[in-house]
Amino acid sequence: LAALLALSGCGGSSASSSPSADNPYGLIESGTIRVASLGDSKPYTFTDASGNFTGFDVELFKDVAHRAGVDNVVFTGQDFSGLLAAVANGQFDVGVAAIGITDKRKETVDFSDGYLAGYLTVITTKNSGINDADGLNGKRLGVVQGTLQEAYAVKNFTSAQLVRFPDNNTAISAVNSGSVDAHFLDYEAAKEYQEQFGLVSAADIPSFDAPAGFAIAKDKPAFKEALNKGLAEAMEDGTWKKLYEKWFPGSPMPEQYLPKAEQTSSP
Ligand SMILES: NC(=O)CC[C@H](NC[C@@]1(O)OC[C@@H](O)[C@@H](O)[C@@H]1O)C(=O)O
Repeated sequence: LAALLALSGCGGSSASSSPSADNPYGLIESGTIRVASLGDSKPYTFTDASGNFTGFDVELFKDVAHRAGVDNVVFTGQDFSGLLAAVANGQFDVGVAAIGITDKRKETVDFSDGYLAGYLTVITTKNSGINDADGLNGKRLGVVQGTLQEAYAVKNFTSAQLVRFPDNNTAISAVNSGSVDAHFLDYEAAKEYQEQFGLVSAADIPSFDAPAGFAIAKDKPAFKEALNKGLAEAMEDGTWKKLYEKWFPGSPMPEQYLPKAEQTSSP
């Protein structure tokens, strides 16, 4: 009966599956990867006009999943604050959303190798008078709950009044309506919102010590290994570079993810 239930895909709750011979990656449903992602972090992960998930992280993950032998990849939008817990408790097989790898987060989930290192950016309206981090003193600063931006702001922007939002869209609406003075988000997403709403950048904080990785539940070594192998292949054959140029045109290209032959020998 259990086999029939498993085959029918309605094998009861979505408790995370443990790896087995016919499901080596321990997927909720063998042959399908269920991904928790975000709809409003363009160009990393976002939903296009037809509601399909796309962006750098989405396309890179689908390429890596293909190399791991899985082409049925289903994306679902989540609030960032609940995303890692949803992966840890087996509601999703993986989290893909420019998620920085940190020791704190490794208490909840495991991560693939890093695949993108960049900046955290404060954006604001043109006439806000906020031109750098010090300009945030006494101001209302938006952060998305659970992000590195929140953790960084709590520690470093102690004179700003933090306002927590579930996602970037609500935070940007608050900037545009004047209910917060600035928002703190990822560099490339900030660029998109600057173009869309005529906002300006006030500060770029490097986050190279927390490169983005694919978040998976712990104790899935075969899944983690397959993702890392696929990532390494995608970097070595230039797929990573092609996607980076497609989604982040004009941005400085971090060297560590390029084909070995294109990496200038480190000093
Ligand atoms: N999608 C989100 O809102 C994630 C926000 C935030 N991203 C940080 C980050 O992973 O973004 C991609 C790269 O720039 C990484 O260096 C950076 O730590 C975080 O992990 O908390």
